[in-house]
Amino acid sequence: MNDIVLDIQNISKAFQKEKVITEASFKASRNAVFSILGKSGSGKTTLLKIISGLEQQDSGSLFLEHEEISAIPAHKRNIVYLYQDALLFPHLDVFENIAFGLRLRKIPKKDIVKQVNKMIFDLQLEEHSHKMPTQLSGGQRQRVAFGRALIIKPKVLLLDEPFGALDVDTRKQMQQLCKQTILNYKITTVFVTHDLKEALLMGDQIGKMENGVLKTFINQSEFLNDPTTGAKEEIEFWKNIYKNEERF
Ligand SMILES: Nc1ncnc2c1ncn2[C@@H]1O[C@H](COP(=O)(O)OP(=O)(O)OP(=O)(O)O)[C@@H](O)[C@H]1O
Repeated sequence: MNDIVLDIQNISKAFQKEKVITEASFKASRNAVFSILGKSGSGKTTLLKIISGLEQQDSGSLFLEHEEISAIPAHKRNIVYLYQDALLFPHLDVFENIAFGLRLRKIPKKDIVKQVNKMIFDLQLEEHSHKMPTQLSGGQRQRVAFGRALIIKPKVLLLDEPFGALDVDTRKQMQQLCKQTILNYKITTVFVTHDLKEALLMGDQIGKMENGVLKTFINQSEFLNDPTTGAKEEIEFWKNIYKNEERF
């Protein structure tokens, strides 16, 4: 049976007169990644902000483990929202940035050291654990932000185009590492991207957002075979590009 952690029902939102989201609904299963694919301006970020509590919907309901959370403030939802330029604490090194949430929760020091070192190992940051944020590359900073979010084991992790600023190779490495770490730590995740391949690679479940309307699919094959997604054409396009590359 599908164990639903996050149940989004008929969420609508307008800014002044601009309707940004129209009756969006989806269900995210436990320990799975739900990808939302959509062009720039389609309303993806607004939807994540509503789920995290940074924005309020005009209508519709949000259930987290069957509890309606619309009236619960962002910091009490146990949902972490991570965006592309996730900020690290500039005065703390990598270890302390990742440890921060555990220190706030007054976890015993010995356990903090153990858990943070494991996270640093899992995210391949061992060589960098005593560096300050300004001494890190974009991909390394993104991994620290990711570790800081995961270590407190949120009920839901919201990832908003987290790899958007990275070069192609780093992006590929991060996709794999991120997917593997989410699986290992068993975190229910909503992943937003404008990149079709990334949405398919990261997502166990998938939805497509267009002009504020979210269409969801039972599985990847339903998504791929639906003529309205344009997925088949885009995959054919990439296949042809790769075929042409092989000729050179
Ligand atoms: N606080 C706000 N006030 C007014 N309009 C807003 C506000 N936030 C977002 N919008 C508008 O809502 C629409 C959707 O924006 P949103 O950031 O949700 O899109 P997106 O799909 O995440 O795009 P991108 O991938 O470019 O970030 C845009 O037209 C944007 O201008």
